[in-house]
Amino acid sequence: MVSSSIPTVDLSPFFNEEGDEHGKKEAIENITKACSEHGFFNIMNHGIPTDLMNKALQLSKTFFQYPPEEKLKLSPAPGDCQIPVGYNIQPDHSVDKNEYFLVFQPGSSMNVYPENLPELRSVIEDLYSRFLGIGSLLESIINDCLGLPQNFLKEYNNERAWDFMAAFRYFPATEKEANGITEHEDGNCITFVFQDEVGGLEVRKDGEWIPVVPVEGHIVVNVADFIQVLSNKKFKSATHRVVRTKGRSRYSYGFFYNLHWDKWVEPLPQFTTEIGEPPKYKRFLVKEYQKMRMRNKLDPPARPEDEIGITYYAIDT
Ligand SMILES: O=C(O)CCC(=O)C(=O)O
Ligand SMILES: [Fe+2]
Repeated sequence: MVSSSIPTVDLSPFFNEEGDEHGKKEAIENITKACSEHGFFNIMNHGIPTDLMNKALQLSKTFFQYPPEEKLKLSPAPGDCQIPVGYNIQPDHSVDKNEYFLVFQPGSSMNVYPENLPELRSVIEDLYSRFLGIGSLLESIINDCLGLPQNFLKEYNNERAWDFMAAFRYFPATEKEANGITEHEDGNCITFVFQDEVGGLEVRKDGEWIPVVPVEGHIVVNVADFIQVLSNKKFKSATHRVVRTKGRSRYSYGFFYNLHWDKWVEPLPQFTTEIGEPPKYKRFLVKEYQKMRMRNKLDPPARPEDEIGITYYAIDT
């Protein structure tokens, strides 16, 4: 039987000042299972106020309703830099049908914000700092789920400059066409998404598409490529997509907890030499991978299957 959504994990034990070791252990077990089976789970009681998330969705609606020429003022100049910061709309020939607004950490010189909507900036900056907290918490939980030495991931992933957050708007489906984001895996460490009530996010598990049913206040978490590589595929960077709904735009936000571009990534000895398993990936530099992925987005190949993903570094075993 196909389950109707992804598992949900209660994070309240990690915020309990009295200490709730039993609750933490249970959450760690649930997350370990979710990361190996679905690669996706919802978190509740994560400490980010629902009002703030709703406010961010509301403000992004206001922004995306601006006329195209207003939004395009916040687009990166063509050829200027290959980083799609600010406002971006998928090129006409892309199979993806969405527009998005991307920022790096507050204070980054790359960021641009609409001057006539100052609240968007303050709300995004507030959310961003909260997502940094949740990112670091989930990273430490995943560190424990994988049985790595204490603080291993924290010390390895010690530079926050390449995390980013994006507001998305998916256009309503047409009679002929409903693809919002074509199936893909995320090219970072851990992704966090909150979405409005429209739905459309789907995760592939055992060949079936499972809908990620929106629940107010929940945040969707998914393991992305770098965790899959480090764990030599013990944890899964699941394939997912967004399918558009007829008659309504869908709004969501994603926060992408990443690695610094100068880091090297390869399967850790704990999941290879120490247990007699061959590595499933070659060693690679984050920068090289990110540049290829960015090219996928800015100048999409004619055939979506030609987009470069983590299998580019896979070792045939
Ligand atoms: O909008 C969403 O729900 C997910 C977006 C997504 O998969 C991505 O940006 O990588
Ligand atoms: Fe994604």
